[in-house]
Amino acid sequence: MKDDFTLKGDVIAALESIEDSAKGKNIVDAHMVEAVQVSAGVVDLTIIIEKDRSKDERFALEDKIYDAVEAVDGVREVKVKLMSPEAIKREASGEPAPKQATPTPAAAPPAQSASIPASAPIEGVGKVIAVASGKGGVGKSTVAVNLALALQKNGFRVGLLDVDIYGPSLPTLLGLAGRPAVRERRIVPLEADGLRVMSLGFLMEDDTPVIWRGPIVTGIIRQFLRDVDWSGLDYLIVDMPPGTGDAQLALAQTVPVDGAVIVTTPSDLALIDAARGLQMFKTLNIDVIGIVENMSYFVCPSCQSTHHIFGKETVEAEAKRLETKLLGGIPLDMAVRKGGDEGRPVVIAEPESPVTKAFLELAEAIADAVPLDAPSGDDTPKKKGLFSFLKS
Ligand SMILES: Nc1ncnc2c1ncn2[C@@H]1O[C@H](COP(=O)(O)OP(=O)(O)OP(=O)(O)O)[C@@H](O)[C@H]1O
Repeated sequence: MKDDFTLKGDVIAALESIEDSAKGKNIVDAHMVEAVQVSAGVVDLTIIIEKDRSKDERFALEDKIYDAVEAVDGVREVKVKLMSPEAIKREASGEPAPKQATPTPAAAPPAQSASIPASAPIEGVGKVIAVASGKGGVGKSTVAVNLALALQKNGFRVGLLDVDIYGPSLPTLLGLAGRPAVRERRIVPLEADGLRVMSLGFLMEDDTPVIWRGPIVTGIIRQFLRDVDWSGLDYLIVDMPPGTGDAQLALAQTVPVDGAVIVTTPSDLALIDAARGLQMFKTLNIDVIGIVENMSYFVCPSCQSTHHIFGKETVEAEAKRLETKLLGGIPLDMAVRKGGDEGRPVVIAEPESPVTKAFLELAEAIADAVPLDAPSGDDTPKKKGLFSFLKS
């Protein structure tokens, strides 16, 4: 293994290969490298970049730095901090930073919502609903798919966008494969059971998990929201990655989100993370419609008795404590798992089953909480309960 000193030399040599087009020099010669710290393969870089450079320029520079330094033999991890000359001076003099710092979703104080730029709605889409979870593996994607299908079953036009960058699972859950076409410079979503679907999974070469850096995540999500042809939808359901991070922030910055649904199981661990997720959406100024309790209970197929495997009434109590609603409970049911594995969601595969009924009720609660706007020209706002109206 290389010692820190040798590695530092190699890192600086790699930085010398990066050209800053505005200055016409490499970034070392252009005095843009403020600090290089190396410790046991972890490289911490502070790069100076003027405030007036565009976001795209910053992202491009950051990407080039990551690519070059990550390729250096012996580097395990790279952290890049871009700072303006003013911020460097301020830091050196010990002055506090001015108030509107870049928001960090996990720990951002409520006041930061003011620094999120205004976002424009997606043309042709009625409402955007994020399906999120604090913790992985609680059934968020399964709920997103079946919820979308349940909304559709009740007459709405629905799209499903998978931005789960850590493990896009919608292609598997829906049995969908293929590359989306591009028509008139717009990406055309694939279709499954009448849903329009877009997923990062359609664009990945294999199943290798990819660690995407913040700016890349933001870029992908923006493209999926802006460059995909979603026109003519009532609801766009967005399957978020678990946790609190760049994807949530990117979504909030790109389009107005009409509501977020948090999926959890009744276990204490999942609930702690669900509360964190809920808090993050509040920080991002996104209305949390409520919580979905997945794997809520299990009905024994032979004796028909109900078992609350992960706990009983815990989610309802937590929803109350967090001042939100329990939107519904989905039972733990083998048909749900089987449907997911086989690419035939339970709402389609077993339309009369109790679990499908639970998804239809959930869809009703969500459509009631986020009703569509009245068509333009009609001034009377649609009342809550539109779902019941469509069903009647
Ligand atoms: N109500 C349910 N009954 C039975 N199995 C379920 C239920 N909900 C989800 N599952 C199963 O649990 C597993 C995890 O579900 P899913 O992939 O939807 O979770 P997730 O929260 O989206 O995970 P990730 O962290 O990967 O995003 C899948 O095998 C799925 O079929």
